[in-house]
Amino acid sequence: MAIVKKKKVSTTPKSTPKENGLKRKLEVEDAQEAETPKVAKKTPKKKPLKKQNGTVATPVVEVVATPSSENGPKKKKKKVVKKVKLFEEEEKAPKQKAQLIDEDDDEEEFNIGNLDIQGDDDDDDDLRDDYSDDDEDEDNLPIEKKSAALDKKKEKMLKEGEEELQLNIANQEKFELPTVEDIEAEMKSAPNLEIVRQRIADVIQVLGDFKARRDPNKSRLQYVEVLQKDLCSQFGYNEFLMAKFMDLFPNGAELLQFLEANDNPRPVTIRANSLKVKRRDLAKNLINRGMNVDPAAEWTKVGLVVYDSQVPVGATPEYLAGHYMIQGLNSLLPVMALAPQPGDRVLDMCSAPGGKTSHIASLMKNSGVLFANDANFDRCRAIIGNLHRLGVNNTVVCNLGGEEFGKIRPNGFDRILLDAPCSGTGVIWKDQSVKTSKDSQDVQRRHTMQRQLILSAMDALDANSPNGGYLVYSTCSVLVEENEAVVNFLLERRHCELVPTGLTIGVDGYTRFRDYRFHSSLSMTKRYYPHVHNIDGFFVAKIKKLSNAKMSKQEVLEKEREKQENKKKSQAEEDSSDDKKKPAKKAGKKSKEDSDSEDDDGTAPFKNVGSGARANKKRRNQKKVQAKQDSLKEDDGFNTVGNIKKARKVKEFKARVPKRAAARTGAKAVKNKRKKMLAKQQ
Ligand SMILES: C[S@@+](CC[C@H](N)C(=O)[O-])C[C@H]1O[C@@H](n2cnc3c(N)ncnc32)[C@H](O)[C@@H]1O
Repeated sequence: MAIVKKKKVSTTPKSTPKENGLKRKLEVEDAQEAETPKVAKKTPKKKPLKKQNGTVATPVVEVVATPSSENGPKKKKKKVVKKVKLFEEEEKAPKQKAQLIDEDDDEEEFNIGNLDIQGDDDDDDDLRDDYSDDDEDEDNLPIEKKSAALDKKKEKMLKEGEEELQLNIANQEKFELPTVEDIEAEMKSAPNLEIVRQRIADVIQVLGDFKARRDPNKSRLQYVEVLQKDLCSQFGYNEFLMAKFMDLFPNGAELLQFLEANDNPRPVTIRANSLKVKRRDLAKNLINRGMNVDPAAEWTKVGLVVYDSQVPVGATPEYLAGHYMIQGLNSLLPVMALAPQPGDRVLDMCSAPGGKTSHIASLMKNSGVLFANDANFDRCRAIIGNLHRLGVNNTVVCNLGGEEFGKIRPNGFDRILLDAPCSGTGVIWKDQSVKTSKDSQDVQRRHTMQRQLILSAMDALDANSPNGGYLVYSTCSVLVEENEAVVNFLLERRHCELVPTGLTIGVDGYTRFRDYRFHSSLSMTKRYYPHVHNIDGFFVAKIKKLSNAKMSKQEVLEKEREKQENKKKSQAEEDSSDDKKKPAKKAGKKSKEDSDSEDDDGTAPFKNVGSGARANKKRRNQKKVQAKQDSLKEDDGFNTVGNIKKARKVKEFKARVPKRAAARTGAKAVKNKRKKMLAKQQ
């Protein structure tokens, strides 16, 4: 029986697509209307850039393969078009494989340049075996035979997968958790990262299904502690920051994705400077210069992603002429939220090196007046350089502490951008020192400065501005303390409210996080994560000033009281819902500090780490103390535990020796007594 040749074959480019006679396809907005650029001419078809829910597209390269004369197909020479995803591992692999989809049944084994597209040998064998077994179906069409073979293969794979899963589960059951001391000893010598990596996976698996997989002698807390230590040694963080991230991503798989994203660079992106050039024209020019660019995302009209470039992105004639600014896509978001209008009075309070400032100026069409401030004098030079290069001429650069603006220019601006100095926990890939340099004091310091800056910014805004009165607060931090907590503080101190950012991507900000309880409108703020949006970790909030009048102390106190009441209420609600859950889940003992927690749904494996767990513990202790005190009050005389007597004694003493009487034994009282006695004697 003739063996039907595989139609679906894989390719393995050993060198760059260009060397292999392959061309990357470049899609530029409205490129059809435009003059066809050199590189684009060689591509037969144009397909739009793949986008995933508004996130930045993973670089996708369209490969046009032309079979070489030596190794080409015997019957027909055909152009084969395929998109190859450039994954890092694939690049490192000795042979890259890309699947070629060929609509032609005549296709045979062939080589294209360095591409090995003979397909997967195993797959071939499988198919041949399947065909040779299939005597009954001799009359079937080749396509039917192949379909049957594929069905069989799929069945086999499923079976193998199931067996492997069972094996994994069996292995998992054997996983033994080392003690924290063992881990610490292991870390003193050079730890075997492979073992650590495996243990991380094992612990995450156990925490994901704690009831079924745990060692009954080990608490959840013990698992979490081991995991935290292992993650620190695997990814190089200090324990403080790792605990913060574990709080932020209670799901183990997501935490790993986040940590891995922090070790990988984001795509290189640029912003077309609309003061000088249109994005379409810029893209054409850059393509002609040997840069491989594409529109960066659906939500921006000025961003371009640079896949690769034969020239340094920061040294092209277009760059020097100010046609673009090299900027992370995240930095476009706060400016889009601010939406500055031509003619506005705008302040960029922390502006250096001026990326967002120049974007603001371009939206203002170089009109109105823009103040670009930064507290660091040297960094102000960078603002000036960039503004000159980009052709911005409506801007005053100043070098002040942002805290001053509320006093020196009260109610003086229509819009203010506060892109605050922060811990940089959203851009760890740029500065790996963040992994070990941050501690609680550092975060507290930032938090304090951010609160001062945001109050000053709000005071500098004009609530009566005809089309403004908006403040946008942003940071490149993912920590709640630097984001929602700062904005919530502002809401409690000034007459203002959160408004929608108008941004179409991002996840909603927290309204509650561990011990924090924020105003419900905090859900209008937006968060961005590298592993979700493929941009830097970021936070954006837009706030409208409602009145230029400052809040009186009385109002502040009133708000504070309101906040405390809300907090108590939500705690009571949580407690009562906890109590309701307990019997339903047969929680039993809740001790070893929640460690044996049975309310385990696998979604919050790290809930015993950090402040939340401590707060729960504190609350439980408070409850215990309260219960004890209540029992003391109800003491019927049979309770003769020592501390009861002690408590009574104190009470009795207080009752027997009133304060005034006790005071009479003091030095002053004795002096007075003597005076009186002397007076009597005289
Ligand atoms: C996140 S960067 C700003 C980045 C800038 N917005 C951009 O997009 O190019 C924070 C800036 O705040 C400045 N800064 C720090 N403390 C400040 C303060 N108290 N007042 C004003 N600026 C401050 C720093 O010098 C730094 O340049």
